[in-house]
Amino acid sequence: MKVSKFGGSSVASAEQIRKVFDIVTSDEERRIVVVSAPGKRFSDDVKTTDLLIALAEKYLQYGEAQKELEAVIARYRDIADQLELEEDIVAEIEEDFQARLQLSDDTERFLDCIKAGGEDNNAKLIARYFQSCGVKAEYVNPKEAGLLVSDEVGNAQVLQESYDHLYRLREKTGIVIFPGFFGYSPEGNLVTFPRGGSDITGAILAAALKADLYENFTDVDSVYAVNPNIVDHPKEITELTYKEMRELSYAGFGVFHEEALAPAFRAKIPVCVKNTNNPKAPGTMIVAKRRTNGNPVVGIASDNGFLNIYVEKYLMNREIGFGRKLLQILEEEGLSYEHTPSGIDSLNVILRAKQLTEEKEARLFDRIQTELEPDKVKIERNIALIMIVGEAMNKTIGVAAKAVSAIQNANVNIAMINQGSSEVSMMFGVKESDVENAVRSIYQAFFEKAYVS
Ligand SMILES: Nc1ncnc2c1ncn2[C@@H]1O[C@H](COP(=O)(O)OP(=O)(O)O)[C@@H](O)[C@H]1O
Ligand SMILES: N[C@@H](CC(=O)OP(=O)(O)O)C(=O)O
Repeated sequence: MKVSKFGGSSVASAEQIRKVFDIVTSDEERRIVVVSAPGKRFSDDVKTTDLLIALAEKYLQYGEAQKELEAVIARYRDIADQLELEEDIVAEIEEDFQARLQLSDDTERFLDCIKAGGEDNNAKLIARYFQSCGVKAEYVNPKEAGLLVSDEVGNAQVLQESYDHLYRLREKTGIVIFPGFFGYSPEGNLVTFPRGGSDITGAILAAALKADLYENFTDVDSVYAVNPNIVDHPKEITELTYKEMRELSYAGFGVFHEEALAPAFRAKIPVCVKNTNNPKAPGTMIVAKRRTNGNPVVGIASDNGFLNIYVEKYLMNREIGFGRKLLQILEEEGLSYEHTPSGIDSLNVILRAKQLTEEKEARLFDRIQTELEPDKVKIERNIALIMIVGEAMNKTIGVAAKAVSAIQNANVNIAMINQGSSEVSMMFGVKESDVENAVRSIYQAFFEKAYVS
């Protein structure tokens, strides 16, 4: 059995949904289909999830958002018309969103409820299309199926008991069309995964159902060695390990959600990233072990939006508990950190910048000054991280030197270097304005010139 997830771009229009139908029905192993909300049809288009966020925000502010609601319904109407579905499906979808809008009293949960409507209604619509083509298919709601998650609004995590519940989906005789992106807390509240979280739903179902393969259909032929929006026609990756993919996803490979790796990895389900627009292409396999091809680096990822807290104090190395006290301040301020590279007398803490409002930044700065009495504190924003990833890197001499010299060739200053303790990755901090040049140069060094270790 295969679990097949189709991302937003694969279900963005009637034309795309027809392709999904052909792919699913061409292989009888494809029995569980996870779908996203309609995504972008062209590069400047707006994803339905973003339309829904705008709808929820406007409704909360003004108590009405007719124009925004109409923009959402228009996406479904357009698809339903072109798939020649009966008009009642659009009325049903509109009614569903109207009902969701009535739940605005609980402002915290409201956004999750509206966002989830994107995938939920698309799953209903796609199930209807499969049925209209004479195929046995049914929409299954995550509550009915027992997809239980933690009650963290917009940031849910699957609960262990879900796996036993979801296994029962195996008993279904037709094709299951399952909405991605959300589950329910044990108390019955709807909670969404982080953005891009339909990948997580697919991985959970693949693990729970002990699938032979988890297929993740998107709009590119494979995972590439670098973001194709930075380098034209980058090298395709045919195979990579769960560990490598997790590091790359974490550091900016938007093609597959980093939190989708754990369920697949633990249940040892191989993952295949494939193209809905070119299903014959073999795609990229994500597996536990892979053959090495001589290049220690499998991919280069990068992401903007970090900040660096730099703290310097002479003889810091002698002061027991300095690091703990600094991290405790962050904990008390509700901040999570990503990395902590350090020197003898200095410590850097890298955070996702969006967590730190100006007010929080000022308070944090004050607390570090008064509680730790450092010689210097600096908070640098607009930091980008570049991650070079490959399981064979730790056995290869000269990878760091090669990367550093590539960054130097691009005339980019390195703000910080960190070798991941897993030794699968190496990270460089640079200014956001320099990141693309640095990435291009590193890509050239490892993928365009023959690799000499
Ligand atoms: N290294 C990479 N390899 C492939 N695609 C990447 C990579 N980095 C970023 N992407 C982007 O990820 C996109 C696919 O992910 P996403 O937009 O989430 O798709 P979907 O609509 O299927 O959920 C691609 O169109 C590509 O622009
Ligand atoms: N629709 C949600 C969840 C998701 O996974 O979407 P996509 O498959 O388009 O990345 C989002 O935009 O975040």
